[in-house]
Amino acid sequence: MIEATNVTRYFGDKAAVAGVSFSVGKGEVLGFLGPNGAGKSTTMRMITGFLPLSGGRIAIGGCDIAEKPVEAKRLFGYLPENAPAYQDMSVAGFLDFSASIRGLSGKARSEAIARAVKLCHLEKVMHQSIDTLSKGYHHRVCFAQAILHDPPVLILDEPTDGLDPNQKHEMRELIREMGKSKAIIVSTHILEEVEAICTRVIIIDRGELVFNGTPQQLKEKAPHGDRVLVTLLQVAADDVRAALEKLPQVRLVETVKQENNKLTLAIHPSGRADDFALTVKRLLDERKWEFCELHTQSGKLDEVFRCLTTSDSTGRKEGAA
Ligand SMILES: Nc1ncnc2c1ncn2[C@@H]1O[C@H](COP(=O)(O)OP(=O)(O)OP(=O)(O)O)[C@@H](O)[C@H]1O
Repeated sequence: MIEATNVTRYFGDKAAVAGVSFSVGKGEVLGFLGPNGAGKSTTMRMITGFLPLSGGRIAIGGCDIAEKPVEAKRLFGYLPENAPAYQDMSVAGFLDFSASIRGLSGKARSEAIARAVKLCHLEKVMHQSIDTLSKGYHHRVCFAQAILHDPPVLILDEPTDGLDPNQKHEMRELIREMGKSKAIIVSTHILEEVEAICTRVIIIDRGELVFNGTPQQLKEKAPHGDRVLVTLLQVAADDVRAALEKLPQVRLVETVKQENNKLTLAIHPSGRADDFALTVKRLLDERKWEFCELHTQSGKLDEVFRCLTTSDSTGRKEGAA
């Protein structure tokens, strides 16, 4: 549904986005990540047709955003960062106005509003003026506005920014649910959000694509990867380490801590290690080595993010007014 090919944008002689290509299909929620100044907003603004491309092509549902902007814009709903809404309007009035701009009238308009209100749980605040809403409700009103015309594509810029944990949870549920039947791009800084809602993730750094894969593939790139941590009591450290190192799946055994007759080891398997903790436990049981803790620790997304991205942008928008 979204096809970005070699997308490039220069500001002066500086490439803010340099030859980025990716696609998003129906049923996918694509997490769009990158450090400050990496080029996320610039890319989002090009996808939504607010900023012309210096090079490359963006097509939404087959419509080129530069050649057929009206057709392409009909196919997506956009929730910008700090989404604006008319503050002095009531929620009902704002949604009615937004639906009319989308060209909806009569029964189609009332049905579209009812559907968006239901999905975003806005029933209670329909007659409240927008400037009196909590941030969470304000966000939901803007989200409802973005889905009024039931577009097959959603573009969401930091959709949970500033929401409290309950509101975040609700918004993520909504995105996950919609992701089953739509193509969604979510730009976010929050790595736990990627695990919670995204089926795929791309990372850009200094305008270039540095990762495109599933959240699991991203985690597998963590410098530590999955590992088993075990704390043993009153054991001879060298014997335990030697026995563990002989296990066929073991790549590395590290001593994390050794004090007061307690020894904590990190055991790194080679490749994926679904039953690896069980293999380690069997060995400890066989040797009758007592332990008080044994658990698997997954690779951490933030570790991979730090490894893949190196931007030290000041966030200054050079040349900007
Ligand atoms: N209008 C502009 N004029 C000049 N440079 C710009 C303009 N807009 C963005 N830039 C530059 O392009 C680069 C990418 O900026 P962009 O806002 O796309 O990053 P971002 O990944 O969205 O960052 P953040 O997470 O901080 O919002 C930055 O170096 C920025 O200074």
